[in-house]
Amino acid sequence: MKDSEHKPSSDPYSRVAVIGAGSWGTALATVLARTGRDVTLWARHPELAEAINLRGENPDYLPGIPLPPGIRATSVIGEALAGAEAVLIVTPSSTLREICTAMSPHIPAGIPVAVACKGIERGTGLLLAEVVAEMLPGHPVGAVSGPTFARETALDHPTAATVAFPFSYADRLEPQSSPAARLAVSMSGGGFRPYVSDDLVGVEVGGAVKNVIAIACGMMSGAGFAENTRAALITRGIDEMKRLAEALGGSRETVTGLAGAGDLTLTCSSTTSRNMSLGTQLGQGTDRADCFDGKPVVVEGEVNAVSVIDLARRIGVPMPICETVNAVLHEGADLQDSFNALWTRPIEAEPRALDILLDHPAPTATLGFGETTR
Ligand SMILES: NC(=O)C1=CN([C@@H]2O[C@H](COP(=O)(O)OP(=O)(O)OC[C@H]3O[C@@H](n4cnc5c(N)ncnc54)[C@H](OP(=O)(O)O)[C@@H]3O)[C@@H](O)[C@H]2O)C=CC1
Ligand SMILES: O=C(CO)COP(=O)(O)O
Repeated sequence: MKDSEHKPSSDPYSRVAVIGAGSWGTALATVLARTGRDVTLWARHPELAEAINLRGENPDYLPGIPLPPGIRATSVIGEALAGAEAVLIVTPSSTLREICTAMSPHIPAGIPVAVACKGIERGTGLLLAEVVAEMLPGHPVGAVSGPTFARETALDHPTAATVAFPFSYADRLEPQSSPAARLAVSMSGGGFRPYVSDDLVGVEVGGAVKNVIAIACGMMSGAGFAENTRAALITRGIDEMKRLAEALGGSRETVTGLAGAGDLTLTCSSTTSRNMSLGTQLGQGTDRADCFDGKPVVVEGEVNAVSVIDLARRIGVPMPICETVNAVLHEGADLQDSFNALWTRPIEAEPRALDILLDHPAPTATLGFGETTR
């Protein structure tokens, strides 16, 4: 046999299953199909799968955006996974275990699985890829994450994201054949530009924490504050991400990349973000039940404020902005009192790594909530 016959493949995956036909699952299916992949898209309800196949668009989640040929929707998970060479899971983070259980009897052995949802599992404190690795042993597990609003991605606006898998010894010898590189190549085309990373922890921490910080930005914006406040929250939010990533074995550099600072900037800058938007409505004084006109909307930062804070407390990582958001959302704390307390903490050094706490009485200023600040 010739040497070349032993070489692991570096070809793009020809057939990919996307599990979850919400806006982001549909957008990712669009990216993959546009670049020539055969895509099966799993929708929970048969009516939606039928509508997608019949109309060539997802009328519930991305109405008005024609889907490229090459996408076939199904509500039968075994059908979606049959023959798949790679799988993307794109359901809300809270449903991940349940989805893995449903996938387990049907997923071909050794097939790489990437999570494209963002969060940390409540209760266990596991990163989502760790949940998948536990539920689907024997599969390479990674993540796709970055600053990627679904609608813009589906419309092929220039968009960049990170594809992260831990690199095995074999992957280091043949990086082109690693699951990260093959999936990146499989998604690359049109306006979609993937980058490859082996720091899965850094990538996942960025995606989980940025949603919580975006709620903080929204709260302050809704309460009448403007650009200075947002820039401060984004910057200090990056610091919180760095500390958590590093404590979990990830790299601080990853946090300054697309899946950290990039996604945080996007999410904190636009009311297209559901997280920012929830914060804004709460900052304006809307009751939680009346936000989004009372409609159920996936707001990962709301669910994940609890899991981020549980994990951070357990491993001793200070995350004061996330603590504030969690206190307001889940512990009945008053929004204005909580942000006053956040802003008047004792003065610290920047960067926090210096661990200097000035021996100076905490400032006593009261933030001007309700005043016209724009
Ligand atoms: N939208 C975006 O721009 C981006 C989203 N993400 C992430 O993608 C993930 C999915 O979000 P997104 O697509 O936006 O959500 P959407 O609100 O667009 O859609 C929600 C999806 O979740 C499904 N769903 C709800 N409950 C369950 C359940 N119990 N079991 C299985 N499926 C369920 C819905 O199915 P059904 O229709 O049957 O209710 C639907 O497919 C989130 O983690 C989000 O943070 C990441 C990057 C960008
Ligand atoms: O993750 C996202 C963009 O990268 C989507 O953000 P929202 O869930 O806040 O809408």
